[in-house]
Amino acid sequence: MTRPKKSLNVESPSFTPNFTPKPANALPAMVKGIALSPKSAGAAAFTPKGSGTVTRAASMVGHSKQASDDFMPQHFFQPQQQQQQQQFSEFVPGQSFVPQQQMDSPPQNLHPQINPYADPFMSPQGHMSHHQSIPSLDGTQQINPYGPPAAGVTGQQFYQDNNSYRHPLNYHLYASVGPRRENMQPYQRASADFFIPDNIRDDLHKKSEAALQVFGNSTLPQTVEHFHSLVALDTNPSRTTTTFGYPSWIYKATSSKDGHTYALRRIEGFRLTSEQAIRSFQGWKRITCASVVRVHDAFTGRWFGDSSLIVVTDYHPLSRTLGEKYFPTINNTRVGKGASVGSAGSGPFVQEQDLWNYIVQLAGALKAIHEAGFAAQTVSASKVILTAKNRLRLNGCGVLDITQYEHRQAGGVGELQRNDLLDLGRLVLSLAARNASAQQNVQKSLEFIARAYSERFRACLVWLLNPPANDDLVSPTTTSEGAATVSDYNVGTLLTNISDKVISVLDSTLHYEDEMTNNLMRELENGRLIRLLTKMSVVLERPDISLTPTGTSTNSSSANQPSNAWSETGERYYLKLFRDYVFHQVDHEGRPVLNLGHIITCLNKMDAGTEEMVQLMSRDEQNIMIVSYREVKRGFESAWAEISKAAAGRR
Ligand SMILES: Nc1ncnc2c1ncn2[C@@H]1O[C@H](COP(=O)(O)OP(=O)(O)OP(=O)(O)O)[C@@H](O)[C@H]1O
Repeated sequence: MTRPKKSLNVESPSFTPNFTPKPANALPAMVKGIALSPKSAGAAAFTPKGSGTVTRAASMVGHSKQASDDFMPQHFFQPQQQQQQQQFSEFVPGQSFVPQQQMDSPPQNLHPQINPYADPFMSPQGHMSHHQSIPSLDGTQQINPYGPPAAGVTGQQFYQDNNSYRHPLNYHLYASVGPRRENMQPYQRASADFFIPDNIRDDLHKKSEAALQVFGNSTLPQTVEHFHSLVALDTNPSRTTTTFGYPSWIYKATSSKDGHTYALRRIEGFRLTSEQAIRSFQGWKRITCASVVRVHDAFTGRWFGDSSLIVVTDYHPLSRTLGEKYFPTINNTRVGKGASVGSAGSGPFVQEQDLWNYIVQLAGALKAIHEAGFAAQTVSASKVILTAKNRLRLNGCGVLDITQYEHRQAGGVGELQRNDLLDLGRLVLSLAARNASAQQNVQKSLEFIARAYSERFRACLVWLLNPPANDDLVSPTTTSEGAATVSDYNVGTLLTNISDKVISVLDSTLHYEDEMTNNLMRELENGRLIRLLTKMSVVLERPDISLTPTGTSTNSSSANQPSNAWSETGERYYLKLFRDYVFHQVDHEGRPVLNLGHIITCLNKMDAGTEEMVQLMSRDEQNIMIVSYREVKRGFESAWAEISKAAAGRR
């Protein structure tokens, strides 16, 4: 096989880049016989062995030099190494570098409109045809890794049963487990500090996995209207008819209209008698309160073999009802609405602060609903879901407005709205008394909670649990036992009287938002670093891009050969050494040094282009270069710009 003539080899005339430093000692064999000391002539040739490996001098073939201790990180130099260095004249910027003003001027051989930050992956030519094969080194065609799987090839060598293999989400692999170093200085960072906290990442992974979960052999209908991939969310398989007067089921489903996941609540056996019922329901769609599960649509049909009402709402993965959280061992469907099970004090203790938080959130939900002219009617432990820690949402809204439409027309909404407040009082009472049936003996339950909670809290519950029977006026914050007037017994009065609690909930929400923004900032930095790493990977040791601007390869067989620019004589050699310095450091015994702090610091300095100098050494320890991060950055950018230019030339 005839080797193609390279654009730059030892036979080539001297080449002086006008924008990157050209170290005399570091590029010893640019021109045959020039700048090659007798010692370095006998040096081991630099032979890259793929990415990510530190090649020991001893393992190279045909070396005249004895095995050395590999290249050392800067701070690991020992006196004997320093002695060895002194035999070589160090490469010092300013002596052999091209003049500063020349370095500062942009590379003249680059196309002026090339944007080094442009995204070449988005270019039409950047997308290789799926059916295209890549010529391999030996000239034969090899499999395109991005193409469709070829029959009998892809995957089978990795997994015995390729069809049944399922990729689990390996979120556990990211967890940084303790013990952590206690004796760190304030300026020191652990690896976990560079990423969002493990618990948040773990939580988000689990939620996205839950949202994507499907069951292949489900007996549920394939589609319901334009929804498909139904998954049952009910944790209780019994056909209870508690909340809505009909058995109700809830499913996760994907909309074929927008691809989003929704929760479908099915009211089994419901027959729609009045179109008006569905029409009046439309007002629920306009309620966009953060504490109400948003309602999207309602329709009836026979997809399940019976006549069912389907109400479409937002889906909140891995949510739990308050009943499931606080009264898990009992059938909690009527907790807060006349449950008859559970014993006093059997549930977990809930902090008063958390209970105020719940009251504020649910009062906010009721305010939005009441102002829209509706009543929630679902303030019970089975219809309030926790979508995150202490984050409540009122669920099941609007269903009773359809199923009990005629009945509702007779009575006014005001009565139902007052019932919402009473239900709120019952729900909070059951949580505070740690007893699902606390409302059956309100007096005793209030005495019980007076021991653990403040008088203010108890008085608020008293006010909620005493809806007005006449015009006796009692303020919700007064400590006397009694009821408010009809005009005062509303959610507005409640919120006014607990405004200090509303403010403290707002304050903690703002703190939480700050924390989340802070977490996002960490990922922002990681996003920048991954872009930098991507650029480096695209650039480093790339096969020769001998493309003319018109898009025709000058020599197709050279396409997979490493460019001469990366050889010891090439103008990009120091970029490769920089990669070794950042990622492939070894200690004095040749063991890899894994120091994330070093890697991130170097990448940040390179990204910022600081003037700080860095000492790079070839793997055979024959060449040492001292360059600044600024020069390294410029070298990478010009290499990137060249590749961008070649990619743009294919358009
Ligand atoms: N919008 C939703 N998104 C995600 N999960 C939900 C949603 N609504 C309810 N769930 C979950 O579905 C399960 C059943 O909810 P549901 O409202 O049917 O309660 P239930 O206890 O079965 O009450 P009922 O007997 O009245 O049906 C609960 O675990 C709840 O967290």
